[in-house]
Amino acid sequence: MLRHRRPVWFWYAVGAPAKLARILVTYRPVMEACGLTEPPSRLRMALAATTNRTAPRRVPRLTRLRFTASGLVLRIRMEPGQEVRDFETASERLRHSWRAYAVHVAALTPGWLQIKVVGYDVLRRVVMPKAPPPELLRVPVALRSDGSVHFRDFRTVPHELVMGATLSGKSVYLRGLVTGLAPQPVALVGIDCKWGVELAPFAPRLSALACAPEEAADLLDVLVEEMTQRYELIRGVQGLGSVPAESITSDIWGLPDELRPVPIVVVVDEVAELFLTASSADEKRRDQMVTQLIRIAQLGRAAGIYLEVCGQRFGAELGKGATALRAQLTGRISHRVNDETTAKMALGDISPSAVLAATAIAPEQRGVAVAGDSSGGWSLVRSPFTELADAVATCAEHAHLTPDVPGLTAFRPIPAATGLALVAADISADHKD
Ligand SMILES: Nc1ncnc2c1ncn2[C@@H]1O[C@H](COP(=O)(O)OP(=O)(O)OP(=O)(O)O)[C@@H](O)[C@H]1O
Repeated sequence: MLRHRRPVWFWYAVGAPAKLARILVTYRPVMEACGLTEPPSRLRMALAATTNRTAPRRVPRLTRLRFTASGLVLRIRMEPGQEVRDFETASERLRHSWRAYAVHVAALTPGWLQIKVVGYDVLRRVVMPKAPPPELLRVPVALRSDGSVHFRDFRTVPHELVMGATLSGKSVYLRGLVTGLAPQPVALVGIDCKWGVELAPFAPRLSALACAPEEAADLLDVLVEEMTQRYELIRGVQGLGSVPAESITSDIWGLPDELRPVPIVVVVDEVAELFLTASSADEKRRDQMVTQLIRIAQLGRAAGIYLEVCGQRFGAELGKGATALRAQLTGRISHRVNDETTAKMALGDISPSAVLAATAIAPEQRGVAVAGDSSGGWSLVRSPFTELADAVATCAEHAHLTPDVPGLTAFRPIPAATGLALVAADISADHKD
C-alpha cells in the first residue's frame, strides 16, 4: 500500500491523461486477455462465413468514461452471458493490465456495471473530496480506498462498534466524528472509563460525561429513562384522535418539529472497562450496565438514541451480555488488530475477506481500517488526521449548541451558564483582536 510515493499533483498532471490514453488504446486487447469477451452471435458468424472471415468476439461496450480526483470511472454494458462476478474475478488482472493502483467493480442496473480505476494510493495522504451540504446525523468520517467518502450515517446504521489495537487510530476516528457532529443539533454524551482522557477535552459540547464505571451506571439508567419517556411521547402522539393516519409515527422522526426530542449520540470509549469487575458488588453493577446498554442498542433507534462503542477487544470473554451487545452494533470499523480472533469478533459475521483485510493492516498504517456493515459489504478506509486541538476548538466554538436534555443535567461536565460565558468571552476576545 505504501509503494506509490509520488505526490498527488503528479496524478493530475501526468497520471490521469496517461491512464486515460492507456485504457482507450488497450481496452479491447485487455478485455480479450482478461477473458471478458463472449463468442460472436450466430448471425455474425453466418455473415462472416459468407465472406470467408472469422467474426470477432463480442467485447463489453465502454459507454462512458469519467475522471475523478483519484482515478477514472468506466461505465460498461455487459454482453449477454456475462455477470458482474466475471469482472470482479478479473479485477486483479485488469489492475495489472492498466497499471492501476486498484480496480473496484460495482453492479449498476441489470446488464450494466461500473469499474473504478484508482490511479494512486488515496489512503496514503487522506484528502477528503469537497464536502456536500451537511446532513443531520450523517458525518463524512473517512475516505475509502476507491476514493469515495465513507459516511457515519446514524439514521441508516444507528449503532456502531469501532475496534482497534492501541495506537491504531480509534481516537482520531472519534475526534473526526465529534468534530462533524458538534455543529449539528445533536446531544453528545460521553462514557469514558479511561478517567475521561479521551472525551473530557470535548466537555464544552457534551451534554453529559461519565468518567468512571459508577457514573456510567447512573448515566445509563438515566438514558434508559429518557428512552422510555420518548417512547411514551410517541405513543401519546399516536393516541391523539386528531392525528391523521398518514402522520402516525413509530419513531421520533415522524413527530411534529415542536415535539421532537433532540437526537442523542452516546460515545462509549474503551467498552471493556465497563465489563471489568473486582468484587461481587461490581458484578451486580456491571450486569445492570450491560443490560441497559443492550436495551439502548435494541430500542434506542426509534427514540433517537444512538451508540458509538469503541474498544481494543470485544468478545464473549468480557462476560455476560458482550455478544448480545455486539450483535446489536450493526456498523463495524476495525482498525489494526493484534490477532485474527479480534478481527473475527468485529468482522467475522460480515465477511471472511473483511477479516483477512483487517489482519493485513500494518502497524505503520495508523488510521487505516476496514469498514463493514451487516449487509456483507466492506471497504478499506482511513480517516483524515484531526488534531486534538482542532477538535477541541470546534467543540468550544459550538458549545452554545449543546442541547439541554433535562434528565442529563446532573451529568453535564460544563454547566450551560459556564458554556455560554466561555462563548461570550471568546466572542469578546475576537472583537478585541
Ligand atoms: N487517520 C490517521 N491519519 C494519520 N495518522 C493517524 C491517523 N489515526 C491515527 N494516527 C496516528 O496514530 C496515533 C495514534 O492514534 P490514536 O490515538 O487514535 O490511537 P488509539 O487507537 O486511540 O490508541 P489508544 O487505544 O492507545 O488510545 C496518532 O497520534 C496519530 O499520530
